[in-house]
Amino acid sequence: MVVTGADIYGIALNNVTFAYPNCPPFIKEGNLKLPRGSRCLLIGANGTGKTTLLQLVGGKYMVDKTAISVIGRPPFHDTQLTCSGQLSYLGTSWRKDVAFAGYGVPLQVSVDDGYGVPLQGDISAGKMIYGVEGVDPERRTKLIQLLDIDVYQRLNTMSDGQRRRVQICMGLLKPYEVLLLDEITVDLDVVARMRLLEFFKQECTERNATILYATHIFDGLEKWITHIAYMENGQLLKGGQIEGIPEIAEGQGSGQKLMHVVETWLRGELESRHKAIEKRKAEQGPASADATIVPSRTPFSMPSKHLAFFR
Ligand SMILES: Nc1ncnc2c1ncn2[C@@H]1O[C@H](COP(=O)(O)OP(=O)(O)OP(=O)(O)O)[C@@H](O)[C@H]1O
Repeated sequence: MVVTGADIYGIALNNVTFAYPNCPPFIKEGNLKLPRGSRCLLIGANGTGKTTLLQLVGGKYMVDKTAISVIGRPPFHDTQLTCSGQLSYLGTSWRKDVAFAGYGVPLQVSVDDGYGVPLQGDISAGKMIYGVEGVDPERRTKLIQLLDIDVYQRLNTMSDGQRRRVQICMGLLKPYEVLLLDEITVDLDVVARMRLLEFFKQECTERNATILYATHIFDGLEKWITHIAYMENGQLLKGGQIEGIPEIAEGQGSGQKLMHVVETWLRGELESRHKAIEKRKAEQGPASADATIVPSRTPFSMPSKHLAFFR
């Protein structure tokens, strides 16, 4: 069959299986098809694999060439996808987001790798943003205004939310075709969040961009999403187009429906997880049985000048 541009999905997962080094397979038989222009909410309990899945789609880890396709191309093998900005990943880790797209950004700036300090170099927001080459000036101005960024302010004087706005701006400068979002709106105030969601919606309807968005905050998303994907323990268990999920579709517009449905799914998972723990307890005995006793260390073992904080 000849595959034409129109047949290519924004994101397609085809039986994706993935294991972290020295661990058993975690992502199992992941299947998902998101047509271009769709906005998919990726949900699931903490630790269920949302970030892992987004990173796989973002090309961070190697999987079989045919397992994941982003606009018809394998994200790990086709590095042009990210270098060109066609695939953009915005998560809590700065290093990947900024270095990722091959942006000409001064990387002597301290960037967060998910474990270190967040972006906070002595450099202005404008220098970072205008340092990115090959950007449409109109798009850049629009984003700076949308995110209300003071381009003269230095990053090391910014609040978390202000720095987050700069990060988001950087990630959106190039007109991506697929955008992966991992909880990026947590630090934003409600107005900034709503404006951003509206911008994303426009990008999908006008440019046919595809968005996969992992979040625990559902506020304002009821009418925003076109698809939903629910993960449980590394597996994509439920989801699809919203119209095909009556319990959500019927309530679209009523505000709380999405939240209620997701809560029901999560509670169901919680119950089965508790049962599994009880089963393991019965088989292996209480967890305390093989606990290693660690000598206690209190905060008060620190130098006395810091003790004042604890009094
Ligand atoms: N580098 C790694 N090596 C081994 N296991 C990992 C690694 N990174 C994550 N994990 C494990 O993979 C599982 C899924 O983590 P992940 O961050 O994808 O979950 P999540 O659904 O995004 O969680 P949350 O909602 O809390 O952000 C967790 O059990 C985590 O401990």
